[in-house]
Amino acid sequence: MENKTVRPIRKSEKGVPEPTLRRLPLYYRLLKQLREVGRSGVSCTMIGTELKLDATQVRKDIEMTGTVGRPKVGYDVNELICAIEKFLGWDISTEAFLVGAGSLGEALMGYPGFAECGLDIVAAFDVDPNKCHRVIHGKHVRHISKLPGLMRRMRVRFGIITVPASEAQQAADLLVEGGVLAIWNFAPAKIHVPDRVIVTNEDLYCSLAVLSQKMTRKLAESRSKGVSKS
Ligand SMILES: NC(=O)c1ccc[n+]([C@@H]2O[C@H](COP(=O)([O-])OP(=O)(O)OC[C@H]3O[C@@H](n4cnc5c(N)ncnc54)[C@H](O)[C@@H]3O)[C@@H](O)[C@H]2O)c1
Repeated sequence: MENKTVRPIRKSEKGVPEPTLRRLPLYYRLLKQLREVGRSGVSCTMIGTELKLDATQVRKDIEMTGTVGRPKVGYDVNELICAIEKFLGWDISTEAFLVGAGSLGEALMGYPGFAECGLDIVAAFDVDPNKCHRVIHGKHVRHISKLPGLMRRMRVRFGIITVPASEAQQAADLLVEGGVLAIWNFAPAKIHVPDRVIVTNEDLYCSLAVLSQKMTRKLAESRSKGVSKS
């Protein structure tokens, strides 16, 4: 893996629908599982069946990566894994700074799965003097005041926010001062950044809302079936 902190922007990524970008990691994970069990080829139908997705949608998503399957043969598993890695920029290492070395921050720092996606959290920052100067999962925790200068010096362009919601804007401002290009925000707060900065908000409430609503509907359905039977 090449060690660069800034991903090159690929022309083909422009205008890729977000749902496609969200499905590609699902294909990637499945393909890796298939490779582990020794499978060398795969079709859209098989991927679609495994992931409960429409095969045509799968083909369209995969086409976005520039990979075209062979009729009646499908795709070479290894080639498709490489194509998805390259398309998502996971084939190169991206260094990241994390702000807020609390429960979630520590968990993210210790998560080995990020290496697979090329994400490398190289340092964390916190305001708590008891946390500063500690080493967590091999990463140094520094005082937040050091962030902008160090970020510029190390040319780190990716920031992760895991501070309380009330502190999220301050964390974002310091990342912007350090020249951040992309922020992964786990705090349930809207942050305001210049247009050049990309932000993804990871909001558990939204996923939970989808799950709870589906569960409520299912329960209502089974209740009404029970009523109509009796
Ligand atoms: N813990 C979870 O499972 C979880 C899940 C989803 C989202 N979140 C969100 O992630 C954020 C962190 O949650 P947590 O449970 O890790 O909280 P936490 O209290 O354990 O950790 C927050 C850390 O941020 C530090 N901090 C506070 N203000 C700061 C500032 N201005 N600059 C730098 N560091 C600062 C604190 O000292 C602390 O170490 C919250 O916004 C929470 O809503 C948490």
